[in-house]
Amino acid sequence: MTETILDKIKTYKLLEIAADKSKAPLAEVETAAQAASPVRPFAKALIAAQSRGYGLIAEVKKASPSKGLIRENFDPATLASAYETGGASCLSVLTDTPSFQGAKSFLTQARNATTLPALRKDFMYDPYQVVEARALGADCILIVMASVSDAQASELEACAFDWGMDALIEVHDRAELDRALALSSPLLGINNRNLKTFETRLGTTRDLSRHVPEGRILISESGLNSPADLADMAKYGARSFLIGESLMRQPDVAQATRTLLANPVPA
Ligand SMILES: O=P(O)(O)OC[C@@H](O)[C@@H](O)c1c[nH]c2ccccc12
Repeated sequence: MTETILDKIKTYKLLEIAADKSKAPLAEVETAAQAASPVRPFAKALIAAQSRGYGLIAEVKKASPSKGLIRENFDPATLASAYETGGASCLSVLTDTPSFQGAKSFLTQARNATTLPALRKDFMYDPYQVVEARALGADCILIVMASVSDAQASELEACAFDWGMDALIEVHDRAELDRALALSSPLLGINNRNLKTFETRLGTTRDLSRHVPEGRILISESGLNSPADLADMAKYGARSFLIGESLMRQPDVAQATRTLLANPVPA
C-alpha cells in the first residue's frame, strides 16, 4: 500500500516525541502540568452553547497539508480573541509544525488571550503528549481513531481524564465510529475530511450521524463554510462544529464568526 499523509505524520511524530522526551523527561512535564492554569470545562461549554444555539470550536489554523498557507496575517492571541468576541464556545489550536505550521506556544498564547477552553489539535500517540498538552494549558485533547489502535485510544483517553481534561474522539467511517463508541468520552467528532485522501464531503456527517447513540455530543468537523452548512448538519443531530479554514480566510474573524452563528435552527 502507498504511504498516506497520515502514515507520514505518524512517522515524524514518533521521532519528535522521542526527541522531546530526551529534552524534557516525563517527570519534568508532569511538574509543569501540575503548575498549569486550571482546566476549563470544554464539553460543558459546548453543551451549554448548543442548548441555546450552536457550539463552535473555532480553530486557530495557519496552514494545512491540503491547502498550504491559509492565513498570512497570523497572530494566535489576536485570532483567539476575535473568535471569543464572535461567540465561539471553545478554541482548537494546531500545535503540529511540519504539516500545519502550528506550534506548541500557539496553544498557550491563544488560550491566555481568552477565557475559552482549548483543544490541543495534534496527532496524539503517547500519554507523554497528553501531559504536555496540559502543561501548555490544554483543556481537551484529540484522539484520531484513524491513526491509533484501540489500546492506544483508551490509554490516551484515560490519561486525559486523569489530568481532568476532556477528549474529542474523531472518526471518519463506520468502523472507526464503532471503535470510538467503545470509549467513554461523550465528545464525538465526525471528520468530513478523509485524512488519507483529503477528500471532504459533508455527506460523511449525514451518513454516520444515524449510527451515533443518544448521549454523545456530535461535532461535525471540516469543510463547513456557511450558515446553510451548519443548518444542514444540525438536521442530522450535529449542533456543535469544528471550523478552521473558512473563518481563517476572513479579514474580520470576529464578524465572520458572529455571522456564522447567527440564526441557528431551533434545537
Ligand atoms: O479547516 P476546516 O476545513 O474547517 O477543518 C477544521 C478541522 O476540522 C481540521 O483542521 C481537522 C480535523 N481533524 C484534524 C486532525 C488533525 C489536523 C486537523 C484536523
